[in-house]
Amino acid sequence: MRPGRSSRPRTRTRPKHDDAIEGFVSAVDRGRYAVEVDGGQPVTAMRARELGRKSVVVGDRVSLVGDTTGAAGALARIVRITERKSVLRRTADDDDSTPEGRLERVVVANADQLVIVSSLSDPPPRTGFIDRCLVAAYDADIEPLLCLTKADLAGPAEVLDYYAELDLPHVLVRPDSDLAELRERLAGQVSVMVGHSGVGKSTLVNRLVPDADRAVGVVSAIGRGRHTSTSAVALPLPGETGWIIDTPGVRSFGLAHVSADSLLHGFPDLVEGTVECRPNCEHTPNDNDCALDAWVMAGNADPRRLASYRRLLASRAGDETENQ
Ligand SMILES: Nc1nc2c(ncn2[C@@H]2O[C@H](COP(=O)(O)OP(=O)(O)OP(=O)(O)O)[C@@H](O)[C@H]2O)c(=O)[nH]1
Ligand SMILES: [Zn+2]
Repeated sequence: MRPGRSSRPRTRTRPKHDDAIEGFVSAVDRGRYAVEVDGGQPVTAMRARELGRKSVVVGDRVSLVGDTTGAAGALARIVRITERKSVLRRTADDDDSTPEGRLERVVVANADQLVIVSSLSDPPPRTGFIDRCLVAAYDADIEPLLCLTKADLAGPAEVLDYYAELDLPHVLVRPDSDLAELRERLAGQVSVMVGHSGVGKSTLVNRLVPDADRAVGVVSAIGRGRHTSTSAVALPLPGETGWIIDTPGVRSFGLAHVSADSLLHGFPDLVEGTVECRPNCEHTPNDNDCALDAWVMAGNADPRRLASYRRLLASRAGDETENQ
C-alpha cells in the first residue's frame, strides 16, 4: 500500500471545466451573449480568454462557467464552443467600411432549416434573392423552406412553377391562415428566417412568437448601450417546440466560398452528369465542354434543372440588379 500515490487529488486528472453547464446562445450584442440554459433563467456571458479568436454566434451550443444563475448583474464565461453542425455566413458586402466587415462572417450556427420568407405581392417575389438563399442553404446542408406570404393578394402559381424542378417545400401564409402547417414544420427545429424588408417577416414572427418583441427587448438589455447591433436573435417557439432565428440585420448570405461542385449537393440528378467534365469545370454556360449540356440533351435530366443550377451558380456572385 503506497498511500502517497492514491491520495493524489483527483482534480488533477479531471478535464478542465468539468463543472461547466451547457447552453444555447440566443443573442449576441457587443461582447455580451445571452445564453439559454435548461430550466434556468437566461444567462448573460462573455467569452473566456481561452477561446482565442474563435467567434461565438447565435445558435452556438456552449459550455459556461462562473456565475450561471442568470441573476441581475451576474456574468458567466463561455469556455467551450461545441462543434457546429452548420454555419450560415453573412454576405461580405454588408459592411465594407472596415477590414473585418469585408470578410464573410458566420452569423448563425447549427440551424436545421432556412425559412425563406417572400411575399407574393407588394413587394413581388424576388427570385434572385430566393436563389441566393437556396445556395446558402444547400451549401450549409440546411433544409430550405419557402414561406410565401400575402397569399391573399396574389397566387403562388408563377413562383412555384419557377421552382417546380427543385424539390422545394413551401407554405402559404395569409392574414387569416392558422399557421398550423408552418408550426408543424418548425417544431423541434432551429429555423432561420430570412426575407427582404416589407415581405411580412416581422408580422409572421410576431404571430409565431407572441412575445417576440419582449424577447428582443431582453436581448438588447444584455448589450452595454441603448442601441442594439444584433444581426440575429433566437426566439423560443411557444411550448419549447423549437427556435426561430430572426435575422434583422442580414441582407443576404455570403456565398463567395461556395464552389460549383458543392452547389451540386442540391442537384443529385445532375451530379452523375459531371463525371465526364474536365477537372475544374465550373459547369457554367461559358464552359464549352461542360458535360452537363450533353447529359441533359441525352434526356438524363430535365433542362430546367440545369437552368436552375446555372442560375444559382450565377447568383453566387450576387447579381445586385436581380436582387433589387
Ligand atoms: N395583405 C397582407 N399584408 C400583410 C401580410 N403580412 C404582412 N402584411 C403587411 O405587410 C407590411 C409589411 O409587414 P412587416 O411584417 O412589417 O414586414 P417585414 O418583412 O418585417 O419588413 P421590415 O419590418 O421592413 O423588415 C405590413 O403593412 C403588414 O401589415 C399578409 O399576409 N397579407
Ligand atoms: Zn461541367
